[in-house]
Amino acid sequence: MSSKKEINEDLVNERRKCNFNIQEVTHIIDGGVENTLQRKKIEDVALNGGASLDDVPEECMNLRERYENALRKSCVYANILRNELLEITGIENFGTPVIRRTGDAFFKDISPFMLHLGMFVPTIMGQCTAEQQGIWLPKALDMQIIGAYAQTELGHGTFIRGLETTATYDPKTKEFILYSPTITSYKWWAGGLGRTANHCIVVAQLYTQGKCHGVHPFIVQIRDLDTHMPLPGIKVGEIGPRMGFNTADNGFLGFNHFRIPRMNMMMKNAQVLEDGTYVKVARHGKLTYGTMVFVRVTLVNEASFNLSKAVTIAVRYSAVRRQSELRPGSAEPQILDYPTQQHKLFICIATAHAFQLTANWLWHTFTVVQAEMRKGNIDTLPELHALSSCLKAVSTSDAAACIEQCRFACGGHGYMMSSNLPYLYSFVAATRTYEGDYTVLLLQTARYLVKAWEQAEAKKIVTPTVAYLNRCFDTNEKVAWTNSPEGIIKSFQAIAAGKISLCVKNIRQRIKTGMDYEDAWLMTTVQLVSAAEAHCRSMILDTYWNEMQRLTKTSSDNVKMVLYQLTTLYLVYWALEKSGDLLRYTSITEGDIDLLQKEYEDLLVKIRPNAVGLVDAFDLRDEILRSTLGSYDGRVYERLMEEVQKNPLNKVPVDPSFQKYLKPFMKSKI
Ligand SMILES: CCCCCCCCCCCCCCCCCCC/C=C/C(=O)SCCNC(=O)CCNC(=O)[C@H](O)C(C)(C)COP(=O)(O)OP(=O)(O)OC[C@H]1O[C@@H](n2cnc3c(N)ncnc32)[C@H](O)[C@@H]1OP(=O)(O)O
Ligand SMILES: Cc1cc2nc3c(=O)[nH]c(=O)nc-3n(C[C@H](O)[C@H](O)[C@H](O)COP(=O)(O)OP(=O)(O)OC[C@H]3O[C@@H](n4cnc5c(N)ncnc54)[C@H](O)[C@@H]3O)c2cc1C
Repeated sequence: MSSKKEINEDLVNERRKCNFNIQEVTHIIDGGVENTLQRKKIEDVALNGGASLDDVPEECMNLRERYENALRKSCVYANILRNELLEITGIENFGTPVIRRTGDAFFKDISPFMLHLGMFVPTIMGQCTAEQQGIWLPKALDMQIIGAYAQTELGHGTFIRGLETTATYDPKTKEFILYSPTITSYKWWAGGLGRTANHCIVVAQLYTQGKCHGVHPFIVQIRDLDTHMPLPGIKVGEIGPRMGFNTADNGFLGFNHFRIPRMNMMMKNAQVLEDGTYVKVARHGKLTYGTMVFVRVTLVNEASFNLSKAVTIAVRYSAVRRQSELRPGSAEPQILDYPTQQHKLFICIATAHAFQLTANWLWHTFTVVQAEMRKGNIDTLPELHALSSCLKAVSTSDAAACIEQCRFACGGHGYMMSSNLPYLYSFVAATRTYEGDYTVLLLQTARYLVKAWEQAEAKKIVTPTVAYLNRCFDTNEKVAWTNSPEGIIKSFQAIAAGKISLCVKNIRQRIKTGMDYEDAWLMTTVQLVSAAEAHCRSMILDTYWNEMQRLTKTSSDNVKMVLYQLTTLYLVYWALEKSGDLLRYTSITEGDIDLLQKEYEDLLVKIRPNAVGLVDAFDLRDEILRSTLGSYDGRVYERLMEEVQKNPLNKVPVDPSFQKYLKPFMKSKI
């Protein structure tokens, strides 16, 4: 066991073994040297006071204490944010992922301000007119008002058109009347709504001049700004303990004929004039869903970041942990030396890279589409919706699975809250559901793919992300298998094309048997989800491979080599995972699959000496990792012991409940 200041010897050796320049890889992950410098500057400012650390671990507090503590820290952090960090990032970049990531040094669970910054402010930016932004945005950015995003109801989350809350325009008073007509119409789940927010965005069915115009967003004050009491006509509270997000005060909200001024309707995409006339401004009916698209795009980044945390913890721990003996009497190996452990972990490093590069590419696509829309061109929105839907679904789902694998890799200690792995898992598991459930979003992408297939069939040129359909369309034969990165990507495109083609065929056959289109679609949804997933995987593989090639063009040889090994590992891993599909849609043989397996195992051996270097390259400060198992110095056992001292149960040698229950119980007769 090392002394307090020392770095664990095994980690020292691992770092000595590493044969590439770690900083170079950090710059690639950050998207350039400038970004690394900016990130470090933000971290230095934000974490300067070390205000993040709790005397008692969050998990040892009761619900109320946890909330109060999270709110205390949120105020500390928000002060740093508005007083110092905004100056560094500029107001237009206040939502930078670095700020969000730095926040993790303060919160193991989640800040009650997260939804204010993550959805309330972006919705004002995206759904308000310039005049409305002038009113709300400065107050929101300065946090004079704190908001939530209340869309989901007790009865409906996925099906937004089915929401029941109504906003009925009254031209006499020039107000909207908000009403919750049923128990299922109560808003449910909104983060920050239960205890913290005094305002929220409410998505409601708009009625004017006796007609319903569908769901629209409204900005609503729900609490008095001085007393914080709910305003008359508002029923609001916390929904109760959940698997994670326990400090986010997710809330419920009901309206009893609650009135708001006409101008509180967010009017960028549609307006209600003073006399009650409804005017549609937007050229696309789904622009009111804009905040969700934005958050889906950012969630791919979240998936990568949280996974990079989990795998840093698990790889460092695996270098420190020794277990079993390979031969009788031999020294216990580091568990990282077991190929099965490498199999669990190296794919997680590669996945974090794949998602980071895909997230950067998606963000770029998002900004291009936004710029086009500002010019009045909405043609690229459907493709962005299809892309962001499937990438959000697959990245959050894979990240959750990988984080759970990191926990498995840490054995019993991984189950400790102090490892931070359970927190990471519960956070990312929620991302698979919120902002659009996994299956539901893949089915959105499937709609797009089926249409694209029909276009390809009609010999029309399809959009770039589905361009492979034009190429694959005429191929009746299986695609020729070649074992190369490009060959694997091409094969995945063939799988996606084959699956989409089959879906279209099955829908048409079902219609021929007398089904209507909706039923034929419904009966094909299992295959449609699989087709959308295949399409998404082909895109991630393609993006990861091509972006890594581009980004390492000027890198040193060893960096090129290790990143090539990692990218190849990812491609080969997925080829093996989907070998059934490859056998069906390409000319791959059993012998080829054996070769792939061998190549995969060889790659594990090659990557092994650089494993700790690769996770060090994520450059995650200990304050952000917040893990007894994953700190840079590898003092795993000391930290676990230190954490025990902080446990309130250990404050007294005999628990008072002994006298109360245990002693009388032991003395009682059977
Ligand atoms: C001190 C503080 C420290 C912290 C520091 C923080 C700093 C920075 C912050 C950054 C934070 C980043 C992280 C963010 C974390 C945020 C946490 C979020 C918590 C969760 C929030 C929520 O969950 S909010 C609620 C989300 N709800 C959903 O997502 C619902 C899902 N359902 C839907 O989206 C839709 O109902 C639907 C798409 C499934 C169906 O809609 P609808 O029935 O209307 O459509 P159709 O199926 O009929 O389709 C019609 C047609 O429209 C197309 N379409 C659908 N949606 C869109 C769209 N969005 N855009 C474009 N087009 C769309 C669809 O494809 C169809 O097209 P066709 O051509 O007809 O096929
Ligand atoms: C931690 C957390 C935070 C959240 N924060 C917010 C927030 O701040 N604001 C807010 O408004 N909401 C929030 N939500 C709500 C969230 O957006 C919804 O829970 C989510 O969109 C899923 O909707 P649902 O709960 O209605 O699930 P359901 O739609 O009821 O899904 C249940 C099951 O039915 C399936 N299903 C549903 N529809 C279909 C379909 N058409 N085809 C096939 N299968 C289908 C789904 O795949 C799923 O398996 C939050 C949720 C969580 C968990």
